Parts: sequence; C-alpha cells; structure tokens
Amino acid sequence: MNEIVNVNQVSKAFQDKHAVKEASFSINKGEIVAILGPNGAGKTTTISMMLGLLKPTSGEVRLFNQNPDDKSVREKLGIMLQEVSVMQGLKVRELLDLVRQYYPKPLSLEEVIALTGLTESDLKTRAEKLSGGQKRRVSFALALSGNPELIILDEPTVGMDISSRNRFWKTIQMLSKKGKTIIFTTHYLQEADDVAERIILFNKGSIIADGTPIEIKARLTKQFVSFHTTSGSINKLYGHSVITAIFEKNDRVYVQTDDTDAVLALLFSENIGAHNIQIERGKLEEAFEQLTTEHKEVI
Ligand SMILES: Nc1ncnc2c1ncn2[C@@H]1O[C@H](COP(=O)(O)OP(=O)(O)OP(=O)(O)O)[C@@H](O)[C@H]1O
Repeated sequence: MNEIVNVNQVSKAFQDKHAVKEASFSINKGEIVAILGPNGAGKTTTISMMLGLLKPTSGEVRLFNQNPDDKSVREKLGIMLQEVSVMQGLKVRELLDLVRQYYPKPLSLEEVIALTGLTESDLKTRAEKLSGGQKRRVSFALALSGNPELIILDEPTVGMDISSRNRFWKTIQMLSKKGKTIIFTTHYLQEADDVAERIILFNKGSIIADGTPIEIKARLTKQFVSFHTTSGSINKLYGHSVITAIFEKNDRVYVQTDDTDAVLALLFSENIGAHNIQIERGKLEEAFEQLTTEHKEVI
C-alpha cells in the first residue's frame, strides 16, 4: 500500500474558532513532508488529529487506511511531540527498554543508540535530569524504538545544538531512504528547504500551498540566470518572451525568468559566450512571507 496518510476535508473548531478548515492531503510511503505555517496556523491541531489525539469536527483522517486509534496503526507509528514529558525516576536505558516492550518488532537498544547518538552516560542518567536538547534526543529515541513505518515529529529540533541537529536530519534522511514516511513541523525554514521533499503550508487554518520546495520557491520568488560574458552579444537575448528582465550588476549579467532551463538553452543557442553561469532562486523565507502575509496566490 502506497498511501500512508489520508486527510480528507478535515476541520476542527474550538467553540466558535476554526483552527483547521477543510484540510485535504495524502502522503505516500517514503515521503519526507514538512508542515509549515506561522504561529496559530493549525499545524499542531492537524497533527493531533492525524494522531487521533483530537477528533475532527468534520472530515476524516486515515492512517494506513485505518482509523488513527487502531492498535495496528499505533504499532507502526513513532511520535515526537513538542512537549517532552519523561517518566520521573527512570534512567534513560530503563525508559527505552520499557517503551520497546510495547511494540511487536522493536529496534534493538544498539540500533536506537546508533540512530540517535545517545551516549552511555545519557543512558545511565535519570531522564528528568537531562538538558532540554538531550531530552529531545531521548524523545526521538523513544519515537524510533518501535521501528515505526510512519514518524511524526512536531518541532523536533527546538533546543538542539547544531551538531545534534545535523545528526538528527542525517538520521531522518537515512530512515526515509529505508522507506519510512516522515512528517515534521518546524519554524526553521532552512531545515524544511534542505530536508523536505514536499511542503504543506498552512495559514489561518487552511492549506495555502502544497508542493516541492523548488516548486513553491519558483512560483513565488524571482529566479535569475546570471553569468559573465566577454562577447558583449547579450542584445540577442532581448525580445525573447521567456525573459522578463535583463540587467548588469558587478560585471555579471542577470536574466530574470520563470523558466531557467529555457534561458540556459537560449544562452547556448544564441551563442552568447556566457561562462561562470549560476541559477539563483529566492529563499523559501521569501515565498513563505509572501504567502502568509499577502495571501494572494494559492498554489
Ligand atoms: N485546545 C484549544 N482550545 C482552543 N483553541 C485552540 C486549542 N488548540 C489550538 N487552538 C487554537 O487553534 C489555532 C491553531 O493552533 P495550532 O496549535 O494548531 O497552531 P500551530 O500552527 O501549531 O501554531 P504554533 O506554530 O504556534 O505551534 C490557534 O488559534 C489556537 O489558539
């Protein structure tokens, strides 16, 4: 079965406030999907409904074509939520052993350690005594303990230092290559841009964009092909409909376009003598700002 998540016309209202409005998407096996949006956009509410922690006011969520509460779904699910609560009094190793017992085919402790970078000294420490960043690592270890097919992470890297963060994302990419499906939220847009194959962007409870980071950036930010030229024959570029502007800056020629492939083809077919060619796209931040503040364009 390829479809792991199906969110169909899901809404959630708290009293008269709509936190999520008719959200629909499906996610296939092996995808890495970032759910993004400003504070209060509805990300955590959507994830809580996906996990069966909140009931939708209307619409339906299916995981592995089952109800999210189903025991067979729980066994395939690894979750890391924003608030890390660890059981008081247990050492990390005891906590991991306890959680691994709940699952039919858990990872070995060695595998969990290798994936998360927990140290021998972490394992001997009482979980409540760990720092915020270490707690998140334990929380990640707990999420992976049952060898889940679907991993859902709500702001997983908050409080992690740079090396923990890098290690975390390497593990995520490796798990995805093994066919695990990963869904995460983050406010660090660069992480989403670097790691996610797909971004679902929420604003005010609605999905306002759903696509690859490149697609989202390409539609909302300016793209340029820039190059050096010694031949001075850039006149040949004027009048092509694929080019929206041409200007020079710091000895480079900048060609603005919606289709960088077509401009590259033109550079060669028109024999411009371009070298040192670069393609420049806007940042995800730019697209995010445009979508969430102006909310003009819906992809
Ligand atoms: N239990 C609740 N009762 C009432 N309103 C709620 C409840 N949970 C969330 N909301 C409201 O629903 C909206 C969406 O909240 P949600 O936590 O899903 O946003 P978010 O995108 O996860 O935000 P953040 O980035 O700040 O975590 C917010 O306006 C929030 O105040």
